[in-house]
Amino acid sequence: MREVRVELGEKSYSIYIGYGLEGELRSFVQTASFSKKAMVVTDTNVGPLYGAKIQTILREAGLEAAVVTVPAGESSKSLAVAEDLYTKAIELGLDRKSPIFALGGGVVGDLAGFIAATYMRGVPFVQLPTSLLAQVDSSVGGKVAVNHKLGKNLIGAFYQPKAVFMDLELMKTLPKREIYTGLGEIIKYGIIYDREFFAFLEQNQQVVLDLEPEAATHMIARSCEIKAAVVSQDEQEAGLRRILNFGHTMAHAIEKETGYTRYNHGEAVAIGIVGAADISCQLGLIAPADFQRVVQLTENLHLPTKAEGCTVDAMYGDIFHDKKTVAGKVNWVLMDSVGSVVCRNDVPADVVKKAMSARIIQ
Ligand SMILES: NC(=O)c1ccc[n+]([C@@H]2O[C@H](COP(=O)([O-])OP(=O)(O)OC[C@H]3O[C@@H](n4cnc5c(N)ncnc54)[C@H](O)[C@@H]3O)[C@@H](O)[C@H]2O)c1
Ligand SMILES: O=C(O)C(=O)C[C@@H](O)[C@H](O)[C@H](O)COP(=O)(O)O
Ligand SMILES: [Zn+2]
Repeated sequence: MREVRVELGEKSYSIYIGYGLEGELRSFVQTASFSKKAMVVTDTNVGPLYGAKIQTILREAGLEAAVVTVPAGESSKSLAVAEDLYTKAIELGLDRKSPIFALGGGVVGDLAGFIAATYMRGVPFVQLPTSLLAQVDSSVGGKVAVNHKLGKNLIGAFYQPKAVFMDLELMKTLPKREIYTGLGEIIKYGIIYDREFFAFLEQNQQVVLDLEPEAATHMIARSCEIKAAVVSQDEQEAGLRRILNFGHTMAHAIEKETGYTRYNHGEAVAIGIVGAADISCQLGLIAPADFQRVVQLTENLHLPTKAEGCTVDAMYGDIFHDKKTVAGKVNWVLMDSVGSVVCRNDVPADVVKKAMSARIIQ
């Protein structure tokens, strides 16, 4: 079992990474000062697989936990579904010390975290991430949100979990496409922070795609270490944390333009990563050979590099709703080598549009 710490003073917490974490979860709950009643939020795919097992572990640890299921998919990250969960929490009699557990992928994590942050102005929150993407990214760092019809994650908060339990056993039921999706965010960490990690992904493609235990443990732990290091320095994205948003300016536009259904988040991020690398190359920040490395790794990890169903004009309009856009200027996170990024808010429109055009299937 590996443990990674997110250091945030009184809000610090541990991420536990390993195969089979029932004992760790039980001991954590037994020593936490929670009320007896709890809610486990899950989705229609994960609930039937793992809901009863988690409920049993929590019961053994002294909690009376109700499992509440939302429809699987991005559409559950909405104020309408959030309202149903508030109703459920009230009906269950949850109080200020009642923990909310997120058992699922990033959709469930972002949604349940948003409920935990706002129900009674904040109740304890525990992440039990079950997708690769949720284990390497969304369950760590405290960004919780729902979507608005005008844009992704526009209603949310920074609200840290009390602990994160990443059981790699759960990856065994994850569809292949969701493994590739998680790899979209994993490539990001190599590009923004760690060129050796990027090279590891290049050199170990098959064991990476197969989630072979040693490779999977390394990928998940290294991703969490990088995310924890960034978040510990800049919890609320005043500066440094923007690097975790590499590739997301175009990704969020693609998700919105395709109705949040055509592409998974990690697939849209993969396309956005290639787009941001293209802008970096056009501006002379990286060499064409580095741009090619990014394209090649993305393709080799079975991720898309172009989107269908989008237009340059619509995508260009969307980027002005990006949370990194301030006073009408888009803060682009761009590469200046493999392993390091810079922020630029003066990228000419023609450069952006050229990069967008290259990412669209006409
Ligand atoms: N808060 C953050 O920092 C952050 C970071 C990255 C992404 N996100 C958000 O996360 C969401 C994407 O997360 P995701 O890719 O996990 O999507 P998801 O939650 O929709 O999960 C993907 C699919 O896999 C299924 N699934 C999950 N675990 C499974 C398992 N163990 N076995 C079988 N099926 C399983 C789910 O039911 C779903 O159908 C997006 O909304 C994105 O915006 C948030
Ligand atoms: O943790 C962060 O910070 C991130 O930006 C991680 C992203 O992978 C994630 O998709 C996040 O939800 C995007 O946040 P947003 O602020 O751009 O909505
Ligand atoms: Zn993301």
